[in-house]
Amino acid sequence: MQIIQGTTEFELCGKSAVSIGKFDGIHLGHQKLLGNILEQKEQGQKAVVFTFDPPPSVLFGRADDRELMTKKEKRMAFEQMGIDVLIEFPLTVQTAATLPEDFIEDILVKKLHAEYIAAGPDVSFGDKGAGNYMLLRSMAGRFGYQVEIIDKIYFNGREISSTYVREELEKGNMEMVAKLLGAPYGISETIAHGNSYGRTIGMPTANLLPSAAKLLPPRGVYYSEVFIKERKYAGITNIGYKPTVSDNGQMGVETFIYEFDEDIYGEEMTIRLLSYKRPEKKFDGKDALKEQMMKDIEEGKAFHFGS
Ligand SMILES: Cc1cc2nc3c(=O)[nH]c(=O)nc-3n(C[C@H](O)[C@H](O)[C@H](O)COP(=O)(O)O)c2cc1C
Ligand SMILES: Nc1ncnc2c1ncn2[C@@H]1O[C@H](COP(=O)(O)OP(=O)(O)O)[C@@H](O)[C@H]1O
Repeated sequence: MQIIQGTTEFELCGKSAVSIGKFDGIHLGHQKLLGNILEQKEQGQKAVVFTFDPPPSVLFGRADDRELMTKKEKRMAFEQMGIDVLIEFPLTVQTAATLPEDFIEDILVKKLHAEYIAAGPDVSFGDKGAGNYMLLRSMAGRFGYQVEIIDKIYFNGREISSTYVREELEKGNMEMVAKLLGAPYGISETIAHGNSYGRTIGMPTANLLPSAAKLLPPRGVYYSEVFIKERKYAGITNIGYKPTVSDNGQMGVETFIYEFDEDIYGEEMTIRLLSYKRPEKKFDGKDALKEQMMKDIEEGKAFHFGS
């Protein structure tokens, strides 16, 4: 996958099928949109995802800048789906002020050679976000591209959106999050060193230190699945500050991996959170913590492998 970032000066070779959006979480609605542009590859078009970096809501301070997926996680997901080109278009006060008509002509037509554009009914681009699907349609004849406006998908009577996913994530409802995303909530990072206490009690935990931009569910223990070097394992994960043993307040994600015994410091790891078990607690000393962790790990065994 080609990634175009940090520049507004680019031009693709060949024709493209483009989808514009923020794609936070890449939920089922996003996947439907992306499926449409991926289908166009059979017609010889490149599948192109156009995103703004940072998103307009962040540039204009209307939203917090934490996201369901980090930039790195989105790149990995687009690559896996078969997207050919990802554009992380630098959004500044200047580029955001591009007239919507100029955005279509200069970017979609001249730089991307768009022949097909798929968007949701709420697509928005150009100065004050005034560019919408009607404008895309009205200029289609003149520039010879086709526009497809993709209907929203509903779950339990509510439109699937990043906001819906965030709300369920904040409740720790990982089963629901997985339904909206089409897969469990993932966290991908490099494995870091911790205090090396875990292994002394027979429960080593691989530590991830997610960026402050990554949205996390409530502090607590979760049953999880783990991906390291293309292999999948069962795991149990604690998300939080480890208040029993640490007072630095640093948010961490640490996972005991079942039936595993390797040194994996520095490796890339993805964990997916399947189900919330209990809140993180400050125990009265390490013995009480150890006892609870052993119980958690036993119960996790039953969750993953049956009892
Ligand atoms: C299943 C599980 C549950 C945990 N629950 C808690 C908890 O409730 N409170 C807490 O302070 N730490 C909790 N931890 C984190 C432990 O404190 C941590 O794994 C241990 O101190 C080892 O840390 P290290 O990787 O830095 O050596 C939990 C860890 C695991 C794997
Ligand atoms: N079953 C396992 N689950 C998690 N990590 C394991 C496991 N077996 C070996 N390891 C290794 O042990 C490390 C964690 O040990 P731990 O004592 O908790 O140290 P640290 O505090 O540095 O994370 C992991 O990063 C990994 O390299």
